Amino acid sequence: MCALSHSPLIGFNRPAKAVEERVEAAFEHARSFIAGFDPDLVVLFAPDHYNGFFYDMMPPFCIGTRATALGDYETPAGELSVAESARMLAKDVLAAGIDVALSEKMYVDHGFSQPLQLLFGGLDRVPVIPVFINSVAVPLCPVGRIRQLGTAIGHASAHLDEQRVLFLGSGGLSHDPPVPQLETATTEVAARLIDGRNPTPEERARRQARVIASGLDLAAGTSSMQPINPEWDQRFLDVVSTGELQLVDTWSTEWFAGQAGHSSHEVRTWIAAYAAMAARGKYVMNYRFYEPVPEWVAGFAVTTAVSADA
Ligand SMILES: O=C(O)/C=C/c1cccc(O)c1O
Ligand SMILES: [Fe+2]
Repeated sequence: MCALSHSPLIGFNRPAKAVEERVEAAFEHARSFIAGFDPDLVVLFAPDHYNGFFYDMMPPFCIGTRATALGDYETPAGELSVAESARMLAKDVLAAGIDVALSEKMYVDHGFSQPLQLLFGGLDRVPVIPVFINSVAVPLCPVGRIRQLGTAIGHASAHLDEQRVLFLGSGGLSHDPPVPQLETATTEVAARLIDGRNPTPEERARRQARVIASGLDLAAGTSSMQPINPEWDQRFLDVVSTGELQLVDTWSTEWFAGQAGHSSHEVRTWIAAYAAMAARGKYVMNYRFYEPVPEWVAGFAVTTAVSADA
């Protein structure tokens, strides 16, 4: 498996050259690790940021049987190559008692498209089962439920025809980008959180400019956003590295936001991916990269793991 952060600010805000080189080396490790595994299926766990999922119908998690990337922040737009087996996986996960939503017309944003572009060179280069995990629109389900979702998906993946399944998590770690909260939003912003599909190019440009500026402010030390929390990030990486995933069951939604920013819930995608991996047997994390990158508003991590008996 591979789990990595995403940030739509990559390519827009430039951290120091040495930082960019270290992150690129981590991406290169992930690319060669994945190429060496040569997956015939990728189960991609990722969030959305009020681009594909809104409060008019906000599931805790959703498996896409068809999915289209919207192309925000100049990420690729277009159809993902969703595997036929997505439907079979959803059926098994439901039978396991996890009430996952299903979408035959799922829209996804940079959370999904950036890892596909960075690791595979495009949206349609590998068969994928996209699994949306709500990581922004509170109230969120208990994080232990996400571990159960990942476990069910891991077990179900063993019954698919595909033999080399890569679990891929996208998001985190600690970060608090200016993503609005419904509880504190103005009427106009709340309307966008409820059903803000198809923003005008001007609306999307304004949002993009605001987030780009927030990264520059964070890097300059002039931001009011919650700072990146490297200590919290390293402790999280320790938990997924040791495989003691049941520890997450005691973590409350409020604890995440207080410690590591509202968008730190994106690590739910990591928890699901690692739980899926653990469901297939003991694993060993064989690569761990971490670097706080304020310009990108992210405690930025890249990890890979293999079966212990690989
Ligand atoms: O939704 C946005 O416009 C920005 C999202 C963002 C910014 C920084 C780090 C991330 O993980 C994001 O998703
Ligand atoms: Fe994100």
